[in-house]
Amino acid sequence: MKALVVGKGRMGQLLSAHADSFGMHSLGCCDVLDPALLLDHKEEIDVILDFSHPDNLDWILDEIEGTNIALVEGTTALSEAQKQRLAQQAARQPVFYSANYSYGVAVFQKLLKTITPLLKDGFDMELVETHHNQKADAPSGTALALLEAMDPDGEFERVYAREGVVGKRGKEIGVHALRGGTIAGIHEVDFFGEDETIEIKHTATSRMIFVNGALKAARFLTDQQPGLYTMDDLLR
Ligand SMILES: NC(=O)C1=CN([C@@H]2O[C@H](COP(=O)(O)OP(=O)(O)OC[C@H]3O[C@@H](n4cnc5c(N)ncnc54)[C@H](OP(=O)(O)O)[C@@H]3O)[C@@H](O)[C@H]2O)C=CC1
Ligand SMILES: O=C(O)C1=N[C@H](C(=O)O)C[C@H](O)C1
Repeated sequence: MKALVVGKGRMGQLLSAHADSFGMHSLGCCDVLDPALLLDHKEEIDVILDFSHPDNLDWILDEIEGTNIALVEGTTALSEAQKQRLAQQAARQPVFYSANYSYGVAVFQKLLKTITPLLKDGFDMELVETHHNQKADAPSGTALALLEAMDPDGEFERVYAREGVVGKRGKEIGVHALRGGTIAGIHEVDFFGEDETIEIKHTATSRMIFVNGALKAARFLTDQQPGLYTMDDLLR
């Protein structure tokens, strides 16, 4: 099974280096500014893993149109139009999308879907995410996915950080992004009630949890029909 990685950064290099431990041969890393690997090897690529920048996605989707190449998409801060295009492409070839390929975060998301309906009326909800000082986007893609799990119908206003005389808390979910050092990713959701607090926190101590999850998703796609797959499909 031959894989091509889009993105030559922290994730791209790790994915390419560890592909063989999932029975894949990596052809290497490329991007829209250096497209030779994709253009030269299109006939032999089974799967593309994209962990780069939203500016690469339209190019990737144009190039895989009409081929049998599966796509594992991991880049965050995609536009709504790009997410729709991913879903459309999934009608023609297998596509996997997740803002976070860690198993623990997939379980965290499921847990929030279960407990938020029980807490949302009596508890104030706040979300804090922390990442390394090189991260380009805020809030993180994971934070946005956790918000979606907590409040799929947009019942609560999203309040991004607070400053000034903001007044009493309303029907809102506060969202806060901390940046510093080499933190691989921390996501915490707090439910503040009267005289009690529930805190749920996931800490990534290494990027390998994302790498292993994404490579597992790539291997999973090889046996799949066209469709849009998510981490729910990998939960045991
Ligand atoms: N789904 C998941 O589980 C995870 C997702 N991610 C996401 O993966 C993505 C990459 O993360 P990471 O590897 O840490 O980032 P890096 O900054 O290390 O790498 C980003 C890559 O994208 C390229 N790039 C940057 N800007 C552009 C642009 N405008 N057009 C084309 N290419 C560009 C960079 O090239 P150059 O260096 O030349 O600028 C580099 O190759 C992010 O969106 C991140 O949020 C990260 C971890 C886990
Ligand atoms: O950029 C990162 O580093 C990460 N990005 C993803 C996100 O935006 O949620 C996943 C993980 O938290 C690391």
